[in-house]
This record gives sequence, C-alpha cells and structure tokens, in this order.
Amino acid sequence: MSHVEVKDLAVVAGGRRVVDGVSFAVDSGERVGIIGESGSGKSLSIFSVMGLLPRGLRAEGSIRVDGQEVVGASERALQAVRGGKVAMVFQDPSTALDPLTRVGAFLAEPLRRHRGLRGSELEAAVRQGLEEVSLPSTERVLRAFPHELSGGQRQRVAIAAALACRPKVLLADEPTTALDVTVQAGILALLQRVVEEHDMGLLFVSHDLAVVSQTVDRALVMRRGQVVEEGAVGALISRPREAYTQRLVGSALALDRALTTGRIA
Ligand SMILES: Nc1ncnc2c1ncn2[C@@H]1O[C@H](COP(=O)(O)OP(=O)(O)OP(=O)(O)O)[C@@H](O)[C@H]1O
Repeated sequence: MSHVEVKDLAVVAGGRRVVDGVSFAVDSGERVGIIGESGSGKSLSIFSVMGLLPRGLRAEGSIRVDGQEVVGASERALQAVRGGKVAMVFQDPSTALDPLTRVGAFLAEPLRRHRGLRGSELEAAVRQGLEEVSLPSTERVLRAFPHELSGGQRQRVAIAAALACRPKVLLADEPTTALDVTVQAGILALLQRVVEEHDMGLLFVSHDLAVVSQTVDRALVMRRGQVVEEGAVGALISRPREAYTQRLVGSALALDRALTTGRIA
C-alpha cells in the first residue's frame, strides 16, 4: 500500500467534471510530478489529496492516505490526515503563514499539536526546524513577522512548518513560481534534500517543465482535467508520445532557447 493512492478521482464543479479519471500513487522516497498548462486540473488534484477543495467543488472516486479514505471524510478525520500524514507547501508562502504570528510561535504550533512537545524540548525543535531549512535559528528570525522576511525565507518557514509533523508525503503546488529564479533554485534544492533525508514521498505540481524535470522522477501530464500521458520524466521530455506533451516540451525548449539567446521568437 502506497502512502497516497488516488483512484479514478473526479472533481465536479456545477455538474462539470473539471478533473476526471485521475489515478496515481506516491510512496516513501518517490518523487512524482503533475505537469500541464494553466487550468488543466493540477491544483485541484493535489488539493483533493488534502481534502481542501474550494467551496462548491466536490471530489468523487477514492483517495487513500495511509489507508484512510479522504473523499467524503469528516473534517475531524481530515485534520488527522492534514499535517499528520501529508503536508502541503503552497505557491505563495503568505497563504501558509499567519501575518500576525512571529516565526517562532508559528513553527511551535504544529510541533505542540502533532508531536506534543512543550518547554525546552519545543524550543529546541523550533530551532532545529529552522536550521533544517537553512535559516539561522537566531532571535531575529524567531521573533520576525512574515513581512520582515524575504519571499524565499518565507517559503523556507512554510516548508519548516510542513515538515514539523514529519509527513510521509509532502505536497507542493508550484512552490517556486512566485519566487525569483535565483531563489527558486535554492528552494528546489531544499525540497530535494528534505525529501531524501526523511525518505518522504513528494507530489510536485508545476507548469514549468524545466523545474519538474529537475525535481521528480516520474510525472503525469494533465490536459483538460485528464491524465494524457505519464512516465519517467526523462522519457517524457526526450520521447513525448502525445501531441500535447510534445507541444509542452516544444514550448519549454523554445522559451529556454529564447532566454539563452535573448531572442523571443
Ligand atoms: N472554485 C472553482 N469553481 C469552479 N471551477 C473551478 C474552480 N477552481 C478551478 N476550477 C476549474 O477547474 C479547472 C482546473 O483548475 P486547476 O486550478 O486545478 O488548474 P491548474 O492546472 O492548477 O491551473 P493553474 O496552473 O492555473 O492553477 C479550471 O479550468 C477551472 O475552470
């Protein structure tokens, strides 16, 4: 049994199936990507795993997280899954952070709730959490509010919070899209490192093929809510079978060339 098993997932919005027939599994140490253009259903698929669909949208099919069914589960059951078995890193770290809570207090909360830590043990775990994401565990960082940090530092804090409960699978929805290119590389390297160190699974959503190819081993290609192709990421890029994947690869290569030569065709 994999830690995350999605079978025939559909997301229904006002009678329309905006995600349809999506199946995949993620186990410890596996890095799986979902790629596709805007509106293809990547975010709704990954949000479904957390039981976090926007109001008015409904999941069908089956999503098992460590055997626990998420589709149709109560809020109470979902809370045990979220942050306990799977945790998520969002595109915009401000979504995850609380603007009025200092970094130290923010990181302490999940450690207290999920791991029952208190007092000096809790303080040591908060400092360790910061160090794990390569942030200094100084008073300045511990007492900082999110707006006092850079975007990259905020994303590091969000990753530290996601790791606090030692999830089995880390979900990441475009975690570097909102960041400068130089900062992106650091966050991708950090994700790789923590996933490997903790032998976690990674489910990584991005529209950026270059980013996906650096980050995952296997990927699903989504178009209009459905998976059109899947396989080892190297093979998807070097030998795309579907016309849609060929177009995705083609436009990524053209953008790459344009950025290298400075000429946008
Ligand atoms: N709250 C909503 N209500 C109704 N339809 C929605 C809602 N959110 C998304 N959709 C529809 O579901 C489809 C898939 O959306 P989703 O956000 O999963 O795409 P995506 O591949 O993640 O795109 P992006 O990269 O732009 O976020 C979209 O085409 C959109 O029309």
